[in-house]
Amino acid sequence: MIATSTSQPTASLTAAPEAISATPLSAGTVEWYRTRGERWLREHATVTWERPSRGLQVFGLGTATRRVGARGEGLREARAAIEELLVGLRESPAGALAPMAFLAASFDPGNPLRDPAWDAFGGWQILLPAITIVRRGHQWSGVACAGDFPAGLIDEAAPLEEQTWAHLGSAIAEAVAEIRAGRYQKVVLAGSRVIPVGHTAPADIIARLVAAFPTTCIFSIRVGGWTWLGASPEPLAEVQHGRLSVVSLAGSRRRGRDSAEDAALEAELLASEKERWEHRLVVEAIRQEVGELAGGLEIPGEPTVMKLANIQHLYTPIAASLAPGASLLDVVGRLHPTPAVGGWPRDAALDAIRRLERMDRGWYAGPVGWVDPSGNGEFVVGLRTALVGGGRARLYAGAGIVADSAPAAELEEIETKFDALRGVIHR
Ligand SMILES: C=C(O[C@H]1C=CC=C(C(=O)O)[C@@H]1O)C(=O)O
Repeated sequence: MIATSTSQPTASLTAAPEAISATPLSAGTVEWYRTRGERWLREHATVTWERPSRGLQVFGLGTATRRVGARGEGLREARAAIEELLVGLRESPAGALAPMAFLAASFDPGNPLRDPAWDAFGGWQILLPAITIVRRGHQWSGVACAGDFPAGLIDEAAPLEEQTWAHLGSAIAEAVAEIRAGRYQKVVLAGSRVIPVGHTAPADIIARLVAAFPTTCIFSIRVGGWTWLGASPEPLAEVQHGRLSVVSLAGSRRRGRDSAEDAALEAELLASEKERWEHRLVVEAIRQEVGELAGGLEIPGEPTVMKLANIQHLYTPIAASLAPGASLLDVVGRLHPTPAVGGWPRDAALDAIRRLERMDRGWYAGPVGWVDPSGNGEFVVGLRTALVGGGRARLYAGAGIVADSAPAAELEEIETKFDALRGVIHR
């Protein structure tokens, strides 16, 4: 059961930031960090961000600035704080690594339920590492940031409680009835499970996620003795030199036990009207929200299939040119939560999640990513994640519910999604 938090919520900090200087690291210093090795870097990092299929690894060490938002705050407040931070962050000299400011925020700051397990993380955080080491292919570079920006107070989180999800099947059935009665069209309902992690360190879980899910974005954020980590298959928005990429990912089948069964499941996924509808709602929401911030939207007419080790999803990549004056954070602010994690229409779906799910998602399904002072950056949806601490991990996963959903099949799909983390923790 969810307990009410007894510890003081961490307050948003309001002091004006000082300018932060970013200094490229010398080749010798970068080499020193490189030779520590991946395991050491993951173990010592406060934040990691890895895209194995792009040959990208980012290790943020130490903290130049960390701002923590109160529970009950979310992306809106985090945006204001990161924009303020970026103003004070001078751009790096041409060719040098730009400092990357990381941001993660809760899924739904309006949900009155408060799970104490998320207290240490707050409603949102912004993190500028003291030292950032980046590998792109064979090239390593680094940047150091020093500033005088007050750090947030971080409470220790409460131990992870078992959460009951026995009600999830009936919640799904209720959602189906509400959808059939015309109250909304889609809602994503999620559950969580706590499993022991034994002596497996977060750095080892990250390494296993990198090996098992190389096409995803593997990230981690450490707060005290707690690590939130995951392997998200779902990019939320990315901007590189004014070019915007967004993805619709919704509609799922497990992977087959052999190639014939896998192909049959893929064909079933592509042919399913129910899965296509679940997916189309996400594409249409993106068209609507992003259309005002970007021009020349390129949206393929048909979804393809993204295959991960344990599951396959309907997938539509969308590209556009960011309108002058619009930013990545504008796009993230408009898109979150997409119907892939919330539902449609958005407000009715959020209301249904609060009523039926009866869980504090914390940062699960929230936006997580980074921006640099020139406006480049990327955000993913905080999916296939776990909160790890005190020898246990709480895993989160959900499924899109539409009029034709069968509760048993949706519960099975959620179990398959838990397998992403469960599989690498208990191998
Ligand atoms: C909500 C989750 O997945 C979303 C992303 C892909 C497919 C989904 C689905 O088919 O329901 C979900 O929309 C989760 O992983 O917890």
